[in-house]
Amino acid sequence: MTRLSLEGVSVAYGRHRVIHDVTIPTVEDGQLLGLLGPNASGKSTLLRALSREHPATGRITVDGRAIQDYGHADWYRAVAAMPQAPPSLSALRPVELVWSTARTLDLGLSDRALGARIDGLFASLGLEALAMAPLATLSGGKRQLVGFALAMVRDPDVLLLDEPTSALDLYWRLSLMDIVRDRLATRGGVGVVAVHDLDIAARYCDRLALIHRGRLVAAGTAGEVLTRENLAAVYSVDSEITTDAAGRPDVRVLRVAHPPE
Ligand SMILES: Nc1ncnc2c1ncn2[C@@H]1O[C@H](COP(=O)(O)OP(=O)(O)OP(=O)(O)O)[C@@H](O)[C@H]1O
Repeated sequence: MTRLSLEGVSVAYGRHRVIHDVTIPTVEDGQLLGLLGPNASGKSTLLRALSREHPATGRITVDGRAIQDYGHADWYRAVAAMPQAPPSLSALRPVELVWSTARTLDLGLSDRALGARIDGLFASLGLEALAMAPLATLSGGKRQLVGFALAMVRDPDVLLLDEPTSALDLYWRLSLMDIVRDRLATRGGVGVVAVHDLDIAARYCDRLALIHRGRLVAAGTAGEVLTRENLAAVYSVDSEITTDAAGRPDVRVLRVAHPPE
């Protein structure tokens, strides 16, 4: 059982503080937390703090243990992050990149087990035919799927995804989120995903945290966070919110009120 909690977290780049004292209710095993907020609100920065890529103050714990107390090997076995940028153009082929990443991290798998895991991932992401194509020849969306495979191959307890569907078509956007949800439901662990798409957020995330200028505006269920007032305050839009058949909020933006400050 994995749990993730953040209490009083602040993050700065040099002297410029961009995350201010953020506390988010504990993300319980099997749950996916969505980070929402305008451009430059601090979603990627918070994910970098969660992945230990950038230092933070306050307290971030995985299973009750402060993240800085994890040893290097334990940490990289427990947590995998998919950054916003897809793997950069390289002479490697997708399958080589995923193999070499997995081997570098020493996941404790035999070649056979690792091969089966990679084959399964590539099949679920529709990448089999591209597995041996030079990465540089792949489309942006396909490279984003390879980036997702790089995080998933580690089978982490904590999966951190920074706008994982931004380059994907409708089919793969939903399929990738289905894979994340299914995995959390069957294997357990927790996920945190930065998203701009409110429909994806409402449909797939168990909890949402809305961030504006580095501060938490609201955290809770989609119904609690996606309110007309919150969307007006954060995104400067007038919206109409109804509830769909599954009880989730359905946001229809009526107009942009004024440019976000
Ligand atoms: N490496 C860095 N050095 C200095 N400032 C940074 C760095 N990375 C991000 N920032 C600043 O931190 C703030 C938050 O940026 P961040 O990328 O976390 O926002 P975001 O919510 O992920 O945005 P977007 O939705 O546009 O991806 C911005 O003001 C940004 O300019």
